[in-house]
This record gives sequence, structure tokens and C-alpha cells, in this order.
Amino acid sequence: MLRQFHKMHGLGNDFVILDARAEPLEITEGLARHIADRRDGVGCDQLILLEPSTLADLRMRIFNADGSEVQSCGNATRCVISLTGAATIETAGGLLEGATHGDEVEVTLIEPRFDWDAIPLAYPMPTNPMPMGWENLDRPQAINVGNPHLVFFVEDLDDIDIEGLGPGIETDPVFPERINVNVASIEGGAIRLRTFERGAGLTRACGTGACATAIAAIRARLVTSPVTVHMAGGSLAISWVPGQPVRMRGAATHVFKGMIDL
Ligand SMILES: N[C@H](CCC[C@H](N)C(=O)O)C(=O)O
Repeated sequence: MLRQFHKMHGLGNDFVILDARAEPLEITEGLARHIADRRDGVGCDQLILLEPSTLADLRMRIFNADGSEVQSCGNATRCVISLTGAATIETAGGLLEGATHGDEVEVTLIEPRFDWDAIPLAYPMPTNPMPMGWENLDRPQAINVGNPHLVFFVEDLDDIDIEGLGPGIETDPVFPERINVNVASIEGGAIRLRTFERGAGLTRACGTGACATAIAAIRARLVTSPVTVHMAGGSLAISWVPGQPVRMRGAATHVFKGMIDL
């Protein structure tokens, strides 16, 4: 069965978006992996499935390149708002709101959660920072912004082998749902970030990673809100004050429309 898809990206973090609001579509882990495959499929970091919602303008489901279905995706949320004009989006990570401002999209995610069992961690432990380390990365903050993130601050990003360290941290048993790994440095009041994503590996940008890292930096008084987060694919403006939802603003790019035989 031929289905139309949209190829989009948020600062180089790329997506295949299937709109199943009019005609239902079942996505298995294997089908998500196939579509995401950059040789045998269309190729993307995450597959995004749009469905009807009784709570919001639409429901957005997120499948990582490894096929795992997860709760939230900041960059894809901006793309879906830009593509559909939706103002509210239901996700497994919470109800999100957004609006387009010129060629940028602003999204209000959820109020972040910090308790060990909200990340989740496998057992009670402080999360700010966690009393743990992996080689030359230690004492990270663990934050849930709809999906789980670990944030390390380092002096020099270029000293860190994030592709070598990422998989072992992502799958450490202390994280029963695995975790997204963010490594950041503070430069001139802004943040430079690289993210090894759960289920997708090193991506050119991570929206929820930028939110979690900005929150961690504000909590540690390393920066003040709003803060710019620079990533390989571009920059996001993040705003957050304790007790409030986190907000991000940045670009969303439509690349092409295609057909796929499912
Ligand atoms: N890898 C993430 C999902 C995609 C998040 C990222 N692409 C974003 O823009 O937030 C996870 O497993 O929670």
C-alpha cells in the first residue's frame, strides 16, 4: 500500500513523518527500523506517526531509528507544528503546545521532573548530580522532560569521545528505560552541546536534549534563562524558570514529500 510521507528536519535531526489521521497505519518495531534505515529505507533519526487525538489537535508517536517507541521529540514537534498548523499535540511524554513565528516554531514542553523514579533510575539515588561516573564523564544531572536525559558539563567538548562512551552509558542498567546522553560546555553565556541519543546515536541536534541541558545549566547557575544552545546542526533558544514548563524556539525544515510502499 502506497503512503505519502514528508521528510523534514529540525537543525539536521531528521524525520520521516507519516500522517495516519485519515487512514490508520500500524507501525511495528521492524517497520520503523526499515523506514529509518539509510540504505534499505528512506532514512531518518526518528519515524513520526500522526494520529487523531481526543485531547489535542493531533497525537504524535515517535519511533527511534532502532525501532523503539519513545515519549518525546523536540525537533520533530517543531516540524509537525510547521507541517500541520497544530497548536496542541498529544504525546506519551505529555501534552505540548506550539506556534509558528515566521520561519521558527516555539514549543512549550512539560515541567521537567527530577526525582530518581521519574527519570527513571533503577533505584533511589540523588539526581543533581548523580554520584556516578563513566571514564572521564562524571556527576551528571538526570532530568526527565517527557523523555529521559543525562547531562554532563565538561571544560572542552572536543576532549570527550561521545561516540565511544555513549552506548555504554545509554544502556547502563541504572537506566531501566535507557537514556539520552548529553555532553555540554559553557561558552560565553551560551551552551555548546553534543547528544548521543537513545535509540539513534549521535545526532546533529536534539531538541529535548537542548531543553534538559539548559535546565541543568540554569539549576547549576552556569547560565541564566533564556539561553542559546549551539549544536552541530544549528541553535535553539531555551527558556525555563523552576516550577514552569520548558520552552524552545527554533527552525523546522521541510525537505521533500514522497511515497513509500508499506
Ligand atoms: N532519542 C530520543 C527521542 C528523540 C529526541 C530528539 N530527536 C529530540 O529532538 O528531542 C529518546 O529516545 O528519548
